[in-house]
Amino acid sequence: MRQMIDLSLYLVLDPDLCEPLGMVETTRRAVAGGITAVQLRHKTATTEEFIAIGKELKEVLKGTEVALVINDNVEAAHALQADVLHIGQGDMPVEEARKLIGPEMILGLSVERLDLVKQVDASQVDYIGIGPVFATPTKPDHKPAIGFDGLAEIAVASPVPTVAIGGLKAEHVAQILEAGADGLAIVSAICGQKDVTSATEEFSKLIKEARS
Ligand SMILES: Cc1ncc(COP(=O)(O)OP(=O)(O)O)c(N)n1
Ligand SMILES: Cc1nc(C(=O)O)sc1CCOP(=O)(O)O
Ligand SMILES: [Mg+2]
Repeated sequence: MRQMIDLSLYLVLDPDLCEPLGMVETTRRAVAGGITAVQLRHKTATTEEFIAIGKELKEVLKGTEVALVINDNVEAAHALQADVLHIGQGDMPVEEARKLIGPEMILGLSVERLDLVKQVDASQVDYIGIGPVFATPTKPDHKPAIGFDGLAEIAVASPVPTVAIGGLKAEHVAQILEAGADGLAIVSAICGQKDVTSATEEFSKLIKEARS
């Protein structure tokens, strides 16, 4: 039985946006602010680089409940014994990813359209990332934005927990949770902010308020 992670406040790292602090120090400060998961997303790193940064992130996360997610790179996820591998529709078939990571690791899958959520196999996939909710310069190759209504349609049809992504800011927290998502995945509203901890705390506070 896999141990599901808390998707509430899911930081997705970006090496450029995290400058000048860097991804490791950004994560340390975001952990202090209340993130529940952190994804190492680095579109140009080699597997060796992924593993080296992943090891540093594991040190930061030691003794916390914050889950380590590896984006795209199965080999690094395996080597790091990460909590989670996240893949997109074009990365590799879900069955292949599951075979490579084994039965224990959590597997996240990106879902951008309603027809795709109907194909999600809950015996293989543990959560879905739904987006982009809004257009975002952080991922220039993103699919068309789906808005709150598109998010709600996919979230209600999902057989597994969901995290919303794409253009999300603190002002969107209540509507994202009302739409049925279990959490928010954030890049630029935390990475590169002047005060990473307080930006994270703001999301954390609003999530708690919206759920109370
Ligand atoms: C939580 C979460 N949701 C969606 C994505 C996007 O994944 P993908 O479509 O594979 O695109 P890349 O991030 O790999 O460029 C994600 N990374 N995380
Ligand atoms: C990594 C990623 N995936 C997306 C998707 O829609 O699948 S949008 C995105 C980037 C989100 O960045 P920001 O919080 O800065 O808008
Ligand atoms: Mg991917």
